[in-house]
Amino acid sequence: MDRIQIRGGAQLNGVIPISGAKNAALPLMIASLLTDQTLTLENLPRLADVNQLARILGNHGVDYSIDGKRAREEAATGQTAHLRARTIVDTTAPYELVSRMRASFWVIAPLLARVGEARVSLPGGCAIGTRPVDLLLMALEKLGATIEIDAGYAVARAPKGLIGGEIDFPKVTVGGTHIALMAASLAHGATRIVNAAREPEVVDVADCLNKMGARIRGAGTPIIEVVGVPRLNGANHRVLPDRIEAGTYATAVAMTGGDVLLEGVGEDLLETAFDTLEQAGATVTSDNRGVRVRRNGAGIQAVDVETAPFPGFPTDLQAQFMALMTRARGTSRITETIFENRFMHVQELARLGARIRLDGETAIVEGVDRLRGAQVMATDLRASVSLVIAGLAAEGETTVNRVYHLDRGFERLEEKLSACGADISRIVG
Ligand SMILES: CC(=O)N[C@H]1[C@@H](OP(=O)(O)OP(=O)(O)OC[C@H]2O[C@@H](n3ccc(=O)[nH]c3=O)[C@H](O)[C@@H]2O)O[C@H](CO)[C@@H](O)[C@@H]1O
Ligand SMILES: C=C(OP(=O)(O)O)C(=O)O
Repeated sequence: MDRIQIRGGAQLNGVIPISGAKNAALPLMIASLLTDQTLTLENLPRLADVNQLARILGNHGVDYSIDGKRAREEAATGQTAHLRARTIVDTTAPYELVSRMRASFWVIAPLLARVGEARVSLPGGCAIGTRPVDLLLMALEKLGATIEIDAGYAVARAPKGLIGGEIDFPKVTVGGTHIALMAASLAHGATRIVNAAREPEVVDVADCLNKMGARIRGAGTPIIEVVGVPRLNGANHRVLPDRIEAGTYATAVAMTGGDVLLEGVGEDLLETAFDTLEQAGATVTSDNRGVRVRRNGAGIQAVDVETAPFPGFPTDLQAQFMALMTRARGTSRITETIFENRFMHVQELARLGARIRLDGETAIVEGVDRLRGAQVMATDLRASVSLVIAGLAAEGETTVNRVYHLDRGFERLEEKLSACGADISRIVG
């Protein structure tokens, strides 16, 4: 298993190109199941999750091909993939595939909408919480599907097609909003999605569906209206930049000090997180090339944060921000309101000398003068990268084990950081 080795202490200076967003790429790829024509996705990140989803979609009948590009060109522009599901050859998404990646459960919506049935393994819990799918199934039922749970599978049927309706989510759910959009796009009649997720990735999916011929209005607001159409076409769509990747590197710069341009991302994608980093002592400015993050001289200030759906502080940056707060002057309170168990990084940060106490859904982080390198490992994606951020500021050597979590969501992480001066490398093994 690969490991990442870091020798802490270097500042970060330079340019980091921001890749396409994992959390937009995955639902966009799944949307290819809605049409028998080709969906072309540009700026697709090169990630383990993207490869795994391509395999899952292949099982349903999607032909998946990637344009050959030179490595340098691909690093700058991402991959271009063509996805075509001429026919759906299998409506079952088996346990072995779905259990490895939660978002693959979302295939249930386009399969149901296009061919009237789907049998998809329940994804189960994961390291950050139980993550039920009750609201996703509720949304499909509101559009006329019947759902039963059989031997660990959600079996959804709508033999006469889905029918538009009102889906009122009692809680904001990103996945629920994605699948409601996909299902409603091919339903008979109009659908209103109330308390919809407003995440930029939802807007990106809605934009792509509209290019495919869907009639969606209001994405990015709490109420989305969809008028169903009989069929969707192919389209060409560029995946939006990864705001979580950008926020992660911004936090790393706040941690080490230095001056980095996050190329290709806009401040609007991440206002709350950038504001929070400014309160912590970083300077954030933007121009037409991207967002520039600097911290010179001044120490890190303690700031309290509470995660919330967009436009609030993202749960996917909570671990990284906690790593930053381990070196702050004073005590910060970090409250996780989205996932009940997203504190797996706490005990690992402690190995590096962090002082963190848990009180229910709040972590109380008492800043320390120094962290010291150690062997660490994490059980989820963002927790792993929080350990990289801590390692960049720790004295001596830090080894992050179980790098496959990082490879799910960060493209060429060690290359991007070492190009800015970090002493970081991958040990393949
Ligand atoms: C691939 C992808 O885009 N993943 C993101 C997506 O996950 P995902 O779409 O799985 O997260 P949701 O927004 O659905 O989850 C939000 C909350 O709703 C709960 N819930 C959700 C569905 C349901 O049927 N019942 C239910 O109770 C969840 O347990 C959680 O407490 O949004 C999360 C919240 O921003 C991010 O952390 C993930 O990175
Ligand atoms: C939790 C995440 O992803 P997923 O929903 O795919 O597990 C994430 O991207 O931080």
